[in-house]
Amino acid sequence: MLIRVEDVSFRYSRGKGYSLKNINLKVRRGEFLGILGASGSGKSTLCLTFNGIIPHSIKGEFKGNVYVKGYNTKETSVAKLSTIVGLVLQNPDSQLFNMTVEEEIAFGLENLGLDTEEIKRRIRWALRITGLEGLENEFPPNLSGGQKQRLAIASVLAMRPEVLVLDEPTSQLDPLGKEQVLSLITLLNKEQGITIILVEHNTEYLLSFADRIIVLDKGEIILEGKPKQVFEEVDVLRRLGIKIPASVKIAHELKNRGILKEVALDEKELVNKLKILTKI
Ligand SMILES: Nc1ncnc2c1ncn2[C@@H]1O[C@H](COP(=O)(O)OP(=O)(O)OP(=O)(O)O)[C@@H](O)[C@H]1O
Repeated sequence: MLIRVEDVSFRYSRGKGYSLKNINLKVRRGEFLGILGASGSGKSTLCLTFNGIIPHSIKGEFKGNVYVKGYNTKETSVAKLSTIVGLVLQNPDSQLFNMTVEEEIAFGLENLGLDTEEIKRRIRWALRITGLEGLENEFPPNLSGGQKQRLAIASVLAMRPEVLVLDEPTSQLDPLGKEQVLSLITLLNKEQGITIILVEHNTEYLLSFADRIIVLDKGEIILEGKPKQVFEEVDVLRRLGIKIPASVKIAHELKNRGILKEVALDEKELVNKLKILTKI
């Protein structure tokens, strides 16, 4: 097990109550875990426990344990944990500080004690995998939103983490930027085998690509399972204001009208069921 969260509760120093309550969670190597929940449900707080920012840099009352590859995060530095767990935040502008794309990617590597050849290799790899080749000398603020977020991902990837935790990485991007970043995340998981933990409001995407989804409500995990199982709980998701994918809505409507016997949850399955039904 790559990450184990055991009975974790957390209250910010200035928090009114607990932002996380008795969280238990295991993340397998290579898994793609989606996190859903209404605003304020604790998604970002949970993400910050995976690389030790909570409890090391953000103080509060922390109970329970998080283990990353067996390291207890309470006893391991954020610097060490960051070589295993890479964190990408919502706003790419807050993560880019350097004068060129290449310097941005090199920045985190310089403290790892790597030789120059290895640094160059990693930079080339990160540029290629994120589709930023040719932009090495660009000034990061001049990039498009999608390119900036891919650069933020490239600089984290260059550290060669085993897990990438992404907290709403597409929420500030235009439709093209969103698509570029989501395709990159799929590629990193399916082709590079990187474990992904993703907070994302695009439920269609999670339904297609996540292996498992957890839903947070007021700091607690209230639903957990394969995407299909989680999206069966339409009423719970609606109550939390979580967007129901179109295929799920259509399938439920067809079931309510007696046209389908059971709900099909993704588009492919829905189309197949309708094909059989209409004998197309
Ligand atoms: N620095 C802080 N100090 C005190 N309370 C905080 C702090 N950061 C977050 N909280 C509180 O913790 C709870 C969980 O917040 P968190 O940001 O983790 O939720 P979220 O699900 O990520 O929300 P969003 O989707 O809006 O980002 C909220 O009640 C929030 O007000």
